[in-house]
Amino acid sequence: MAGEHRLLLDNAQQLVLVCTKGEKYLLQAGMQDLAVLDNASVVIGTDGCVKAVGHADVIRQQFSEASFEKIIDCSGKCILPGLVDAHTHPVWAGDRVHEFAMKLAGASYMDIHQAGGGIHFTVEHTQKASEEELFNTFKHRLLRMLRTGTTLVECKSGYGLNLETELKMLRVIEQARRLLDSNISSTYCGAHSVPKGKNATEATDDIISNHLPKLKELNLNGEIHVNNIDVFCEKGVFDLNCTRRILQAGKGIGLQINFHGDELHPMKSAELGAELGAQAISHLEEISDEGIAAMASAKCAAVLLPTTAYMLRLKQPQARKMLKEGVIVALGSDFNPNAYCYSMPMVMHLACVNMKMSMKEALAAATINAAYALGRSHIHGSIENGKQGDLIIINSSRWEHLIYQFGGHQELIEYVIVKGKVIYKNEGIMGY
Ligand SMILES: N=CN[C@@H](CCC(=O)O)C(=O)O
Ligand SMILES: [Zn+2]
Repeated sequence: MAGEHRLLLDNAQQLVLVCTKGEKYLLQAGMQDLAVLDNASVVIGTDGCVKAVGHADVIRQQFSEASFEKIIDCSGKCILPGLVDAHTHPVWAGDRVHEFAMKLAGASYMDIHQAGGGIHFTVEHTQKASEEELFNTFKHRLLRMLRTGTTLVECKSGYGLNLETELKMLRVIEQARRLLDSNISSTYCGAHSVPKGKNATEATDDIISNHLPKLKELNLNGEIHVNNIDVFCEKGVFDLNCTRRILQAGKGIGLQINFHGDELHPMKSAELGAELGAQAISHLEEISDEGIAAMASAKCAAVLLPTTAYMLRLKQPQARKMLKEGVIVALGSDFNPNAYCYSMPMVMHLACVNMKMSMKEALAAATINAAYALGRSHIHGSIENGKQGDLIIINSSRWEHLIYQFGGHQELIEYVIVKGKVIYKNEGIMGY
């Protein structure tokens, strides 16, 4: 094939496609049967999309007349799709390292929250911070995520609670969407906590009457691009009725439902999400059997967050039962001041060890299924013709090392590529 192309990744030891038939998600059987090619190459076109994948000799022959802006010799290395982080809270100010010490000394998440710390602490600092300060710290966090292989990330507001600060956070997310290479799915999470001076019903009324109409206006005129609506559905935060009202109103202005449910207490959030047509529900440590069945039949993704259960010493979400019963299982880092981890390789490792997922299941959950949770699996989450050319190259001859080497991704990930452009190259230690 003649012509100019952006990138040739030549002769990888393993090329992990994840899927090959345009699947929008993988269930348990598909996850266990992940598509991997040996001695394979990928071509990315000048539009940033995948033009061809296949065995290295076939691609060489097919593109013998072609020219490439860049060629990377991937001999002895593995290529994987860019990782997808389906749940983060990355825009905030204020340091909560002291709360980690409190938790280690025995305080629970809700003890700290009810004493005015936790989300309240971050809200206070985020309300005071300038848009520029928030953008600069957010940018730094996104770049660190890119270096760990995350090329598509869900980013929530939710440390503003009042309209002014929620919009400030959403503008910061929008600025990053326009200026940086990370692909972003933006989530309005104004119902992350009940603001001081209001009860949950008053906060719900305010969101429905004031926040959502403004969001609709700004989305329509293109000032911001918000994709999802989120609520922290939890005992002592927003109950099932308030959650239902907010999510329905969000859906009414065209947002995908993607919310926090059944984390610390069984709330029947899963049943509610399935009923409302939610795209995804996160956490689910306390999901009921009925909730699992409802999510499976509604094709509502379960975004499991191994860092939270680990940090807060919660019971682990029932990943195995969900997989067995046909739920679409995805993963997220839950990066936030409570769970300070933005590394999806570490998240996958925790999912394998603590939630008993296999490495193939964990990778599918952190690629195609996480992309599905964000409604983006037609563009992201696998290496297939026509999809965006977002990939990582690791310096190992077996892809599983990305999960197996706990914390080793810093050295293993050699390249991160977005739309066929090298965004990060690990140059190693100076002089070696
Ligand atoms: N559970 C609610 N929200 C976050 C925690 C946010 C915070 O503590 O700042 C979570 O997903 O874990
Ligand atoms: Zn969260």
